[in-house]
Amino acid sequence: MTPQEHIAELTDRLNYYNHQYYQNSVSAVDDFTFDQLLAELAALETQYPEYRRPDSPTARVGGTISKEFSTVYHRFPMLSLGNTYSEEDLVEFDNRIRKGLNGREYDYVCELKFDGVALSMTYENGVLVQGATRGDGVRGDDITNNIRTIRTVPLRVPRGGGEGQGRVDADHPVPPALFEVRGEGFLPLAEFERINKEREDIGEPLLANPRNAASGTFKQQDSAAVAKRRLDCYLYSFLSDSDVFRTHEESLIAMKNWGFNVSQTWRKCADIKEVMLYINEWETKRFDLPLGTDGIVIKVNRYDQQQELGFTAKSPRWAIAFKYKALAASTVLNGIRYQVGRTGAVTPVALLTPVLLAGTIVKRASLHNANEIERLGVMLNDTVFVEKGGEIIPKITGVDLNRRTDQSHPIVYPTTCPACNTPLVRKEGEANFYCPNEQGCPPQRQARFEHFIQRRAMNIESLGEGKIELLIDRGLVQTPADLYALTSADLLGIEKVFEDEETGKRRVVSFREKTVENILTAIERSKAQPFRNVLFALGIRYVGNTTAERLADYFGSMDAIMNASQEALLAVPDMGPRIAESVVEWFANVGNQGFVNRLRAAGLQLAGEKKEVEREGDTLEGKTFLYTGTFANFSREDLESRIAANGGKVLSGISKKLNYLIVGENAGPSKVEKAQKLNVPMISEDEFLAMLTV
Ligand SMILES: NC(=O)c1ccc[n+]([C@@H]2O[C@H](COP(=O)([O-])OP(=O)(O)OC[C@H]3O[C@@H](n4cnc5c(N)ncnc54)[C@H](O)[C@@H]3O)[C@@H](O)[C@H]2O)c1
Ligand SMILES: [Zn+2]
Repeated sequence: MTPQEHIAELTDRLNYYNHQYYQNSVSAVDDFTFDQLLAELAALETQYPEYRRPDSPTARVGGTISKEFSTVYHRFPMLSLGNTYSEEDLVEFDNRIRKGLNGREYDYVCELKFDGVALSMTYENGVLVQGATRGDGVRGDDITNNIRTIRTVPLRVPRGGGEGQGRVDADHPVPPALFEVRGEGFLPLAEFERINKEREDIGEPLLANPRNAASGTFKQQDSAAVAKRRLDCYLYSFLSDSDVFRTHEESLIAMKNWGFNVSQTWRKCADIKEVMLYINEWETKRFDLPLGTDGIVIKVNRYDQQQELGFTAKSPRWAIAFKYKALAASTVLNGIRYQVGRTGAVTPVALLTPVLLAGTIVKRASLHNANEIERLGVMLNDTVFVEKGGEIIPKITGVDLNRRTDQSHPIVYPTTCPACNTPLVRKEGEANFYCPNEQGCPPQRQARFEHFIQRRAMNIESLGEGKIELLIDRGLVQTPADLYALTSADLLGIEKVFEDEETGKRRVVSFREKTVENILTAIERSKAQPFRNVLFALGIRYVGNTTAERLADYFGSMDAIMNASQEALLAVPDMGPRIAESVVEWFANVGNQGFVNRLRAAGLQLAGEKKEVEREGDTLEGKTFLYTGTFANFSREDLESRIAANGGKVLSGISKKLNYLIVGENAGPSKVEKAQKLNVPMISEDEFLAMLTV
C-alpha cells in the first residue's frame, strides 16, 4: 500500500467507526484500537501532509448532528481532548505547558474521565433553557427535554436576588444571568445492570455497555422513555461571557454549591508528579465508582493560563486525557459452550485456558451471539484477547492473528439445541437463535423454575442452589405448579452430589428436616404473593415486572387478562403490539391454561385490586392522543391520566391512527413534522382543555 492509499484507508475506516460510535451508539472496535489507528493516521499525515484528506478524523470532533432533533449552535465550541496512554507523553505534555507559560507558576486539576456523553446546559436568569449534545463541536442536537429527565440536573438555580453580575467574590460567587455548564451524561452501572436484568427477564437482547446505552438513550425521541432509564450527569465545566472565576477549581466548588452534581473525586495537583500519584491511585479505585470511567483528565487550573495556551482545531492545549488501558490478557479459546436460557435463547460462552486478569482467574468469556463470533472472525484454538470493562463477565475483544496456526478451525454454530436436540430457529430481526421446545427442553424448564421462585415473583428463594435440579431429577416436579403438591414425606432425606466441572469440587445438596420445613413454609407463604407477582412468575415473554404490574392494575384478574383480546390489551398504558401478541399467544396455549388452573387450585392470588382510572367523563371517548413538549397546566403524568379519565387513549408514536397531537412548549420538531406529513391535527394545550369541558 502506498502512503496515500494507507492514509485514505485509515481515514475511511476511522470515519466509519466514528459514524457507528456517535450516530448508532455502537463500538465497532475497542477504544484502544481506535486511538492507535488515529495516532497512526496522525503520524502519516505529519509525514505526508500532501495526502491529508479534508475529511480527516484527526482534525475534527467525531460526532455530527442528527435530523431528528433541532440544531443548536454552541456559544463556545465543544471540543474533544487530546489523549494518551503513556506516562512519558504526560511528561511531554507538562513540558509543553511549561514552555507555553514561559516558566511562570501553574498547577493542575485532575478529574476522572467519565465514560458517557458530553452534554451542554444553558441557564438564563437561573432557569435551564437548553440542553444539547456536542455534535460536531460547533452544532449539536437540542435534547432539552431528555436532559430535563435527569433528576440531578437543576431546572433552576437560585441567583441570590437575581442581581448577580457574576462578580468575583471568591466566597460567594453568584451565577451570572447567562451561563453554560458542561458535563458527562451517563447511565450508572447499577441502572445499566437493572435494565439488562429486566431485558433478560423478558428475553430482549442485552445492552452492550453503559456508554453506548447512555448515548442511545439521549438520542431517543420520546422523553418519557428516556425518563425510565435513570440517567445521571456529572458537571465538569463552567462557561460564561463575564469572568466569574479565576480558576477551574473555583468553578467546581461554586457549581457544587449552586446545586450542580459535581463528582467529588477531583483534586488540585501542584505538579506532574502529583498528577502521576492521582493516576496511580485511581487506576483500581475507579472500579468502586457508580459509573464507568476510562481515564483521568488533567487541566491547567488558571483560566488566564488556559486562554494563553489556547486550542487546536480539535482540542484544548491546556488539557489532556490520560486513558487507562482496558484490562486485557491473551489466552487460548479451547471450546464453546452453548447455554440455553429461560426463553430458549442460545448464548455461546467461550471456554478459555485460565488466565490472570486484574487479579482474578478468567476461564470464561462472553461471546454474545452468532453475529459476534462472525464479527470477531474467531476460530477454535485461536489465541484471543479478553478484556474486563465495566461489566462483570469478561469478553473476547479480538483475535491475535499472528498466532493463528493450522490448529485453528472454524466455529460451527449448532443448528440443533445442545440440550434437547430440537432444531433451532431464528426470529426475524433477532441476533439470537432459539430452541422452540419450550416445554421439554431441560435448561428452559430449569430456568422457568428459577424465574418462578425469585423474590420479585413467588419468593421461594430457599429452593435455590441446586435444590430444584434435585426435585426435577427425582421426578417430584415437572412444572412450578407441582411445587404446591409437595409434602415433607416427598422431600425428607433426598440428596444429590454436585460436582463442579472445573474444580472437581463436590457439593452435597440434601433435604434435612430444617431445610424441608423452610421450603414448605416458603411455598405456603407464596400463596399470599400479590396477583402481579403471580402474573410475572408465569414467565410470559416480554412481560417483565413493570408490565405485569400494569396488566394487573388494569385488568384486576387473571381471567380478565386470559379473555382479553389483543385490542383490549393494547388499551393498557404503554402496551405495545409485541407484548400484547405474546400475552394472547401464551394464554391460547392449552398447556399454559392448565398450568394457570393448577395454580388457581393451589390457592394462589389470581386477582387483585383493579386500579381503574377514575372516570371524569367521556368527552374523549374513542379518540387517540400523543403529546410533545411541556405544558403549563399538566405534568406528563397528569396529561396522560386526564386523557384516560375522559375515555381517550395515549398512543406511543405518530401514525395515521393518531387523532390529535397536543403541542406544548419546546415541542419535538420531528414529531411536528411527521404529524404535518400525515395530516394529523395538532392542537394546543388550551384547545385540549376546551375538549375536556364540552
Ligand atoms: N470504539 C470506537 O469505535 C470508537 C469510535 C470513536 C471514538 N471512540 C472513542 O472515543 C474517543 C474520542 O471521543 P471524544 O472526541 O469524545 O474524546 P474523548 O472521549 O477521548 O475526550 C473528550 C470527552 O471526554 C469527556 N469527559 C469525561 N470526563 C471529563 C472531564 N472530567 N473533563 C472534561 N471532559 C470529560 C467529555 O465528554 C469530552 O467531550 C476516542 O479516543 C475513542 O476512545 C471509540
Ligand atoms: Zn432445547
